[in-house]
Amino acid sequence: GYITALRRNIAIARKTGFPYYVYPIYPMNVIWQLTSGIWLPIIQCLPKSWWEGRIIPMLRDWSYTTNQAFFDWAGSETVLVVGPDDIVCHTQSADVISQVTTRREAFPKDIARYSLISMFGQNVVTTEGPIWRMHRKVTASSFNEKNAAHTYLEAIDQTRGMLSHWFGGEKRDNDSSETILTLEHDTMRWALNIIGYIGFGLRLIWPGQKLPDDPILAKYGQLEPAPGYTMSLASSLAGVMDHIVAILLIPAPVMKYLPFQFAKHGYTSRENWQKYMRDFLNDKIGEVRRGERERVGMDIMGGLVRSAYGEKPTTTVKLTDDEIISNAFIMILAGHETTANVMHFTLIQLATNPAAQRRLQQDVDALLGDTDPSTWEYESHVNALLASHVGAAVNETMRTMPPVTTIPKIVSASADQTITTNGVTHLMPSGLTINIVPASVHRNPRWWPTRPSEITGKPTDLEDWVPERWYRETNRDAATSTANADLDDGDDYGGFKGSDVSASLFRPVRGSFIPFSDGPRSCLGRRIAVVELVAALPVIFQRYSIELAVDEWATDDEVDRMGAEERRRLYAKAQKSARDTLSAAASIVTLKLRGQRVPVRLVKRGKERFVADPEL
Ligand code: HEM
Repeated sequence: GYITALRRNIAIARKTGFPYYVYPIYPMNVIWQLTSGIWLPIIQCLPKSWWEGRIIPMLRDWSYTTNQAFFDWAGSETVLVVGPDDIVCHTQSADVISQVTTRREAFPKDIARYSLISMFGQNVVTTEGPIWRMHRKVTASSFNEKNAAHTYLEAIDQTRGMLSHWFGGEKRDNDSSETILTLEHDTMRWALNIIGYIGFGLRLIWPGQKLPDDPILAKYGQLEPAPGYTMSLASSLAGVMDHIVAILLIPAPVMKYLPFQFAKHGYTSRENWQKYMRDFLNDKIGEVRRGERERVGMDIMGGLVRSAYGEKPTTTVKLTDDEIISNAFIMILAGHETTANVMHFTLIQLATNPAAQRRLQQDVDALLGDTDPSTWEYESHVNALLASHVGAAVNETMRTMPPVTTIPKIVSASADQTITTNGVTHLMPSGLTINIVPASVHRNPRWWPTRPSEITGKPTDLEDWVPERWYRETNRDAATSTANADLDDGDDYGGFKGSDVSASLFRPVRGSFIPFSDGPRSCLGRRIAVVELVAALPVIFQRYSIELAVDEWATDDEVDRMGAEERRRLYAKAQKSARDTLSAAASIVTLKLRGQRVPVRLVKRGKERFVADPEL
């Protein structure tokens, strides 16, 4: 069996004409994943030439942590990894990616690999074919410019909530916040509060804020468990996300009685979350039956419920209650984890790169001056912000740290397909998995203008976070790539139609910048996400700067006594530590620091201890 399976997979790989490497066990195999800690050190005792390069796909999160190494070693932008139990074609070629993402029927999503996020039922992310079109139809209509404008205002409000949380409410007059150890958590709450309100009409609050008067809204928004619950809605969702793998793998009745803290917490979180969602569904069904009008904002749950329970259902096949809840879950999940990641990492990168932070502040000052954020308007500001250093910083975070690190597709079950790259046509056998690797193509020097790194001295700066890159010339060689051809099928899949990147910034070749994927299955929320981010950053940087905290190396008094040179040396330690922490990020559903953190402080502009120094 083993040999036959391996032979069959090798034969499939050979047909493609791309280089392929054979492994005794497929790297994603559960047995390997669980025991790799034992084998890797043994393998590494063997002569380096035997394993170097080849071992990369066997490492966790290799696509993020090893940059170009695997593709460089294999000498190809598209490489197959073959085991007896699986075979995957990994690609960081913009040519291949643009063809795969735009030809939806030839290369559907590999939905078998989405079990983690279909645990509550089928939804718009995890389905394919006509069922997906139904889910997409029901969910896409609220992703319009009117709601993007609502999002802009809500993001401004929530960012103010986050700032006053950091400054401890009335202590607001301090020049500096305390050291913030909870940046990941806080940016997560920030993004959850935005999608909660804009997507679902739920007013979630920051500690110290007032609950809404409406008792139904108060139930979902409060920081304490609502009556009949043991957790708040926000903490039950956080608990589900923290234990998502265990929840998926261990049946609920078993999990309930396992004598471990994680099992208890995971089980309780799931129970609370499902109860909140069922209650919310029933509230909405009541609203729809009473014929109440749509609420402001996207009202995603209302839309889902109306499609199934309204007088005129919007689809021929009705969504089940489980599917409604699952879509609500996925919208809340997709709608906040990813955006929170980008916010979290952009703040850390700005603290780590003071010159970029100062340039962003200059742009914010030029665009918005001293005006009160409550007067800012979507229509007048959003495009200018996207074209400024604010947009460049957000793009650069999504380039270097794409929240979604792998995008799995499969060659259609009905027929073999072909793909053309570098003038060669390759056969892609039916059923073959194609793994698009955003983190790699985003750093592929063929598609991006590069310079020697000022940080590491490496020949390219593509691993570095350099927002100025977005002002560079488009790479001539890349501009002539076939990836630029018009590949769209002309069908309307709803959602935002424009580009994610401002026309006045560097325009990456199609397929080379894919934080939101591309084509019909690209992110429905991409406009909402960038709008949130470019609304939030100016609220912070108009009045504040962000600095890496240096408590690990020096006390505040010691810093006060330090001269400029000594402060620079101290800050360099914090910068190195921040960069090391970021480069060790790992992905479970999305890219995160997983237990590590980068402490920072917010300081009033003019009161900086470090980042105002032009030498930094
Ligand atoms: C920076 C933030 C975001 C990033 C990087 C991101 C990334 C992505 C990616 C890569 C996909 C394709 C996944 C795949 O093929 O498996 C996707 C799909 C999706 N995203 Fe996002 N996303 C973000 C924000 C959002 C927001 C704010 C929402 C909703 C409010 C959202 C809703 C969705 C939905 C519904 C899909 C599935 C679309 C479909 O298959 O038809 N995303 N996102």
